[in-house]
Amino acid sequence: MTVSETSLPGVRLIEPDVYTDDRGSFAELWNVRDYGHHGLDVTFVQDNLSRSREGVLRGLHFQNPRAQGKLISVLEGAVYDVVVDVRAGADTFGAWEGQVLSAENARQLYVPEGYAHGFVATSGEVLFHYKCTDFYHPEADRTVRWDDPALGIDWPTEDPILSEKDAGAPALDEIPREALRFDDVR
Ligand SMILES: Cc1cn([C@H]2C[C@H](O)[C@@H](COP(=O)(O)OP(=O)(O)O[C@H]3O[C@H](C)C(=O)[C@H](O)[C@H]3O)O2)c(=O)[nH]c1=O
Repeated sequence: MTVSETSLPGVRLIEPDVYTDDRGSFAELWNVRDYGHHGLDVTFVQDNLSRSREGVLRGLHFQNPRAQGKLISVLEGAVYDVVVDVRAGADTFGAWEGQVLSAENARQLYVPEGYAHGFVATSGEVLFHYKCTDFYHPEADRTVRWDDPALGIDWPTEDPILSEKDAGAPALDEIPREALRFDDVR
């Protein structure tokens, strides 16, 4: 496996070893020993799986308090995955990183606590799996507008399919400062 840093601190792109033969392929999606050797010494407590049709955009979401780190894998289809640094005071506050993740390229993304996250399904039906370092706390669930002009995210779509919650999300500069302080992040 290879693990590479990105432009955002702690956000890592992972390329697991994929073993192919005439039956198909095999890959390990999580291994506490090997991922730990690459600095991903984290404990996951919840796995999520969402299914999205092409054009669906989910995000941008984060939890605070009870911020979640996420290990993302795309099991079917392809997405453009976006992470935004929402840690007040961070040098890269408001900076974003986009990655194409697909069943084909088998790439994973690790998103630490303190980042907003979202993706748009770009090809066919998408099965999106992610492991989380804390439980879902709906009262701590927060959203940032996917098309916040101040973020300038270069999404591959201009007219995504959104949930009501995401369609009404605030811009980053409309979110109270205290909601962007991640004091409980270990
Ligand atoms: C996130 C979550 C949701 N739910 C329930 C709550 C709703 O009844 C239903 C759909 O929730 P929501 O519309 O928030 O799902 P997504 O839009 O896929 O949210 C996710 O989208 C982006 C990509 C993320 O990175 C977040 O982890 C997560 O917020 O599932 C749960 O029961 N447990 C959970 O952990």
